[in-house]
Amino acid sequence: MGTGKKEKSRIQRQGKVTGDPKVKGENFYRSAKKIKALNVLKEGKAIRNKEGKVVKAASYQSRDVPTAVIEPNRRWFNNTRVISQDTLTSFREAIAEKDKDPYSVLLKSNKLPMSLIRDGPKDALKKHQAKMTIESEPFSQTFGPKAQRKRPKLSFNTIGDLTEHSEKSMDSYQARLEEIKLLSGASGYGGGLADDDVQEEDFSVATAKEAIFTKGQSKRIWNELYKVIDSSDVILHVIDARDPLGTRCRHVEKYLATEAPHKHLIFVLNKIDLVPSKTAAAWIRVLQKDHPTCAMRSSIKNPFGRGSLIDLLRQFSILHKDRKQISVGLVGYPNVGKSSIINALRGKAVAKVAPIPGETKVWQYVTLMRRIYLIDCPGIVPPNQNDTPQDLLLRGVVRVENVDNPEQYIPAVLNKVKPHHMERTYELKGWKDHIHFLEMLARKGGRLLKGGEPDVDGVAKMVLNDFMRGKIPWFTPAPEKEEGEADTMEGREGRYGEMSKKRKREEDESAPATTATTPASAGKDSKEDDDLENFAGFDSDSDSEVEEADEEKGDEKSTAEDMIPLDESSDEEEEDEEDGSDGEDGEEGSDLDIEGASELEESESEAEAAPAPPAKKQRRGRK
Ligand SMILES: Nc1nc2c(ncn2[C@@H]2O[C@H](COP(=O)(O)OP(=O)(O)OP(=O)(O)O)[C@@H](O)[C@H]2O)c(=O)[nH]1
Repeated sequence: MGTGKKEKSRIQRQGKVTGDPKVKGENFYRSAKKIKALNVLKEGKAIRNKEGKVVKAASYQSRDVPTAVIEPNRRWFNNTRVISQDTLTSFREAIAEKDKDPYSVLLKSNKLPMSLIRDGPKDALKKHQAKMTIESEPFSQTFGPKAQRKRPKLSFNTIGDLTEHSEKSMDSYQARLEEIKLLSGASGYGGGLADDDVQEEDFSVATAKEAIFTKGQSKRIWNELYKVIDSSDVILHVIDARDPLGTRCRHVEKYLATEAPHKHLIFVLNKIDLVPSKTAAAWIRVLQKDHPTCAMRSSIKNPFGRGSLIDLLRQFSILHKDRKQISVGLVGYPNVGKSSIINALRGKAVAKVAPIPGETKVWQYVTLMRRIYLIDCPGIVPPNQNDTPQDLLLRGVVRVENVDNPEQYIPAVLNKVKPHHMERTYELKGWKDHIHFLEMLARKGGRLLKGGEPDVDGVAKMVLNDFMRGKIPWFTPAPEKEEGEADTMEGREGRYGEMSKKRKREEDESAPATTATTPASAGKDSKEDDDLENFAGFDSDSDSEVEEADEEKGDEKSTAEDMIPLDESSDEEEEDEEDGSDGEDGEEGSDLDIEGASELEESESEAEAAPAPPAKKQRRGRK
């Protein structure tokens, strides 16, 4: 409150204020800064002597730390844990075991001391040693003017040791290459490659490949893959049952293990109708050591493994209850049947399917049910120096019509396919070599060029197409069974890849009374192991059905319209979908307890009988 002119004009304006002039709600206390300034004034100045030197500093100038005692509090020690070495070891082993088991999921792993398993004691020691090396040789001693460079630590003391080591590593590299070749079926049925051939291949230097053999390796395709991986919670890695090792992308597996270990990877062994049950079972056994494996036959009308896969995805969606929805990405080599699996799961043609590789160009979203979205990815081919054009072609990565001199790949086809299957498919006999075979086939089919010359190129392309599309029976035999392994797909309580009950029954009826009913033993009375004639799936019906699906692609104009953006799925539809497959039993556990839920196969048959999801308003897919 003042006096003067200003106050008068204020009183005129606001009227006379009586009592406390402080306005409510306004901060009229002194600030800390102001208090400090006032204290400086209040506590006086420094005392100086005659010369003007400070004899006693003012309190605000003092540098003495005031004596204070911090009150001890037992909460300081609350987070400390003491654990004995034995307990730590057993804890580490228990978690490592769980972590390794592909059929169990570690929830909230970021709350567990995962570094205890990931960096084992040996890694920790190595890290420590590396650190110590730097510490024991500081920069100044190593590079500075006073450098006392220590002798480098070499694993070899003499040049002889180095030579011996490089020879040894070359030997082991060759052995590994040979093993891979054998496993990927290069030895084939037609007598296998001659030893010289194998040797030649091993020592061959990688040459530049034709442009068409780099399909699926472009930056654009890999960007699509990483987009799919980034957006997915569950990755379905689709593998062709005829060549599981060839179509397995270890690069993707490694990437997921290192960069995104929280994403769930599942193998889907597709096209099992094209291999004998025994072989499919054996491959499932091999694959499920690393990740959960499902077997599929992707057909819209008569799928196999659909119910199991849907149930598995439901379990994952329950596992991630906190999310609004989970996305499931399908990745794998071109033409392995990713889009066909989406169609089989949806029960109608929503994604474009074609018997040629590279049909899917960009990633696309499809709604499976309200809480589960599927993402189709273009086929990818991990670049590998050891993959020859022939390997890539036979894996179905390349469009046959673009291949030059297709007849050069026919020996490899004849090598992979049993001669009697070739004879039976083309009703031909007694060819001397691949050119003779092609000429005989051209003459038989009347495929002649001008002047009556057989159209070897055209026929070779036809044979290659037949090989890839499953008209010629072939498959890669599974590695030998290890001792103590179950002989059936029921290795894990018959969960994944188990034969449908209907098919089992059919086999039971057709088999002699003594024949076991399991898929693997279904072929036990056969004379030759892994013979295609002994499996139920390879019949003309199954082929024609898949072809029918191929033919349907002509009617699939609605493909793009069937892609639904994330926020467009209606609740109504979801309810219908949920009712559609009756797999509720397996959903109770919060984690993926594969061993405990034996209802998958039952729910599969129920899911098979379920009506296809109703048509709904569809929009252009998210790209
Ligand atoms: N016999 C058989 N054929 C199948 C199966 N699944 C897919 N196919 C056929 O395999 C071919 C390729 O199928 P797609 O679904 O187009 O394969 P994709 O992996 O999406 O191929 P890209 O578009 O190149 O990535 C088609 O001719 C399908 O009919 C199956 O389970 N059994």
